[in-house]
Amino acid sequence: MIEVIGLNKQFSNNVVFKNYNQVFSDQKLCIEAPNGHGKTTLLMMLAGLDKPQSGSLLFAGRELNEPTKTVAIASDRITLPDFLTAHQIIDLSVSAIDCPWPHDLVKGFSFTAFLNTRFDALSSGNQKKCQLILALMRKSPYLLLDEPSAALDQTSIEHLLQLLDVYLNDKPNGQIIITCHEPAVFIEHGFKCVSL
Ligand SMILES: Nc1ncnc2c1ncn2[C@@H]1O[C@H](COP(=O)(O)OP(=O)(O)OP(=O)(O)O)[C@@H](O)[C@H]1O
Repeated sequence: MIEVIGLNKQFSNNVVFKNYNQVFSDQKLCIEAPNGHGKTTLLMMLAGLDKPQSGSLLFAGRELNEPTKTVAIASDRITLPDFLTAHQIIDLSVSAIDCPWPHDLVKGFSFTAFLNTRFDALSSGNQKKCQLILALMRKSPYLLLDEPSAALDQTSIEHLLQLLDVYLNDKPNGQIIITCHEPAVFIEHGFKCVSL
């Protein structure tokens, strides 16, 4: 369970969260809100990649000292070293977190042919696949996916849904939180929608 308590976040004069409180208790959740309401910003803070001005973010009742060890995120907001190839970027992550090379994910997303393409030369759908591979390979108990189906082709969306169907099987206390403007397919796969 993730609890957000008294969250305040603003970018200069733009107040995005003002004393925001929320409990995310379902294991598979889809956060819905109009553009610009702070979905990505919230995911970035939950992943420890952005800081609130004040407030608490509790995972199973406690704050995380090192969120990147238990929370994996895929988001366009995260800037990758786009002068590297996808293969090189995946290599860097594999070394950093000491996990096996994600052969099955690469094959499952039909990404093999694009491994030697520089990230900045990948199509938006293939950039999204690379982000998803980088997040999914961590096998973290908390998985945050920011608009995971955006730009993906139908076959890849179906593959993603199959992966998410079983993702939590070995993570009884885990959670998957996504943001999505077209949640119908995720609802069919057990996601519960919650407004921001
Ligand atoms: N790094 C930043 N610097 C300044 N303002 C930012 C920054 N990141 C986000 N914002 C602002 O914070 C607000 C929330 O943005 P955010 O991207 O979190 O919304 P969102 O709900 O994810 O939107 P969308 O549905 O369009 O993806 C917006 O007003 C945005 O302009």
